[in-house]
Amino acid sequence: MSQFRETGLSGLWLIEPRIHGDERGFFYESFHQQQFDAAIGHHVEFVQDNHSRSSRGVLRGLHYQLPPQAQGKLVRCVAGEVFDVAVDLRRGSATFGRHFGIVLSAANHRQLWIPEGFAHGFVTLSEHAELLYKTTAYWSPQHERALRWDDPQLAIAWPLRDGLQLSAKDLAAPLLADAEY
Ligand SMILES: Cc1cn([C@H]2C[C@H](O)[C@@H](COP(=O)(O)OP(=O)(O)O[C@H]3O[C@@H](C)C(=O)[C@@H](O)[C@H]3O)O2)c(=O)[nH]c1=O
Repeated sequence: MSQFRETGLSGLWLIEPRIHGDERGFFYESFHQQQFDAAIGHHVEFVQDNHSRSSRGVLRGLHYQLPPQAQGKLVRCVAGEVFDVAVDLRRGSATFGRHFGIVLSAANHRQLWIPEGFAHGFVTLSEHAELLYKTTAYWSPQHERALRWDDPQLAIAWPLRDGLQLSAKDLAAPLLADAEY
């Protein structure tokens, strides 16, 4: 059974699955609806699965969707290594504007449950990395928003800052002070 660990931001969970290794390799349950719902305290329905591949220095984020298309995301890295970040954008939250960052890798099998109301992003630390994530709402370009990865107000300690590669959209993203959320 997976361990669900608190992150200091309510509703945001770090999940450490139980890995069954043997001479053939490993096996683990990457998602178990009943255990997941019980651990986070309510039922969650996922509607979309995403897979992205990035090279070293690629930074994607920080991304979120506005209600009613806000997305919860269950994120894991299945090849390579990324530094993954979730930023609390929930109005009225005691931890609004604060973030949690952690290395997710194919080797550590960690997952991050990022509920609705958070922005999400990551930087690729290995030569290549592949991320899989489930979302609770479909992609909706009209509701999609981005936040500046290097907003001083967020003060995210990205472990890689030089030679980053970002999309044009992410380069043009607003600071939190100017963002709609
Ligand atoms: C997000 C998304 C993109 N696309 C398309 C649009 C575009 O042509 C191409 C690449 O899109 P993007 O540049 O937005 O991809 P990317 O920068 O990887 O966007 C993702 O970043 C991470 C951090 C997240 O948290 C995700 O929710 C998502 O926002 O894929 C879809 O078809 N479905 C989707 O759900």
